[in-house]
Amino acid sequence: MTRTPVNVTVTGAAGQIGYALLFRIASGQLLGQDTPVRLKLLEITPALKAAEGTAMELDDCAFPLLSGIDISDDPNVAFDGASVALLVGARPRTKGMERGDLLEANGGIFKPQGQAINNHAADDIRVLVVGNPANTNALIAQQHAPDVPADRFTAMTRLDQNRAYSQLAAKLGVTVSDIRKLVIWGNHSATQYPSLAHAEVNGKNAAEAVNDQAWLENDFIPTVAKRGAAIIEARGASSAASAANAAIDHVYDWVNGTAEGQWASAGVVSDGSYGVPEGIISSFPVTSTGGEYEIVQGLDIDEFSRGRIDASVAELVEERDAVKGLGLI
Ligand SMILES: NC(=O)C1=CN([C@@H]2O[C@H](COP(=O)(O)OP(=O)(O)OC[C@H]3O[C@@H](n4cnc5c(N)ncnc54)[C@H](O)[C@@H]3O)[C@@H](O)[C@H]2O)C=CC1
Ligand SMILES: O=C([O-])CC(=O)C(=O)O
Repeated sequence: MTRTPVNVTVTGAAGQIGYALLFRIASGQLLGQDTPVRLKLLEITPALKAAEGTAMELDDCAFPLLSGIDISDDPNVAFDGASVALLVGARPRTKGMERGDLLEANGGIFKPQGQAINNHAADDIRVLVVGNPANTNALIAQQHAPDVPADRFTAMTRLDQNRAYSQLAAKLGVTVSDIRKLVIWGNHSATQYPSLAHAEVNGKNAAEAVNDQAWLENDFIPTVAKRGAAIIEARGASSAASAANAAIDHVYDWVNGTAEGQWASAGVVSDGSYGVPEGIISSFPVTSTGGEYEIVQGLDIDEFSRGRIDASVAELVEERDAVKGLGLI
């Protein structure tokens, strides 16, 4: 192994997703088994000690691919030389907080992080925003990084996609590896649209294989869209290991390419495809080759899908207008 280590920045490193994510990155699952990594952890000052504890455990794993760990509470330091940035740390909604308050609090996090990425990250920086509201936080960061190509900023809807795979496999009594091209459109929120329209199960159209519109509308879509809340209800804490797993899937596919015949789902900057307003960060079916996610083009959108996509995109437009109104972009 002769390659120079790749700098990977993780924000919110002392949180629960951070704890599920860092060990997998250090073991080589993010970038591949021939790529050494240097971890750069960003936390708020009061959580630095906890981040140091996690770093001690990372040391104790003696991962051959882990070339070092830096910890900082300064975004300018944490993003310095970063080629991959996983923006996990965010301000959760607390009691009595309005949507506008949440967007404003997160603007205070993602604006300076976007600026720090702009000024200090490596030229090949790729950013995945996990922290909620993920699509709009990604938009805020992207808008404050004018020197970075816009398509390097993405938001995570891969967990939603993985949840959809699992639900469809259970319904049809197949395994997830029998399924392809099952994707999420729109926002990482309850308005998201998990679509069977182009999905295939053992080579056949998934919607036809299911042949049950009532299940699709009343069961599948709400189960996938509200899975985050169901996990919180069951576990008393939001999804962490599955979120970390999806972040690994998202970046691995981005860097190494999606498998032949497979589509991923990712929140990417819209180029106006499928009537999604340009500049919005919305989930689309994507493929990756040569380290770039591209929106799958030329799909027929049926009437039901059109309505669902439009509704979720309308929510994204509202969020964009709200952060614009707050002077965050
Ligand atoms: N996109 C998706 O599919 C999913 C997104 N999420 C979101 O991911 C985020 C993180 O979740 P958890 O790890 O469970 O939360 P957590 O509360 O356990 O950890 C968040 C960490 O972020 C840190 N943090 C806060 N502000 C920061 C800043 N300015 N810079 C660096 N670090 C900062 C906190 O100190 C804390 O350690 C939440 O916003 C959650 O809603 C969670 C699951 C799925
Ligand atoms: O719902 C939440 O708070 C966490 C989340 O985004 C998810 O699990 O999809």
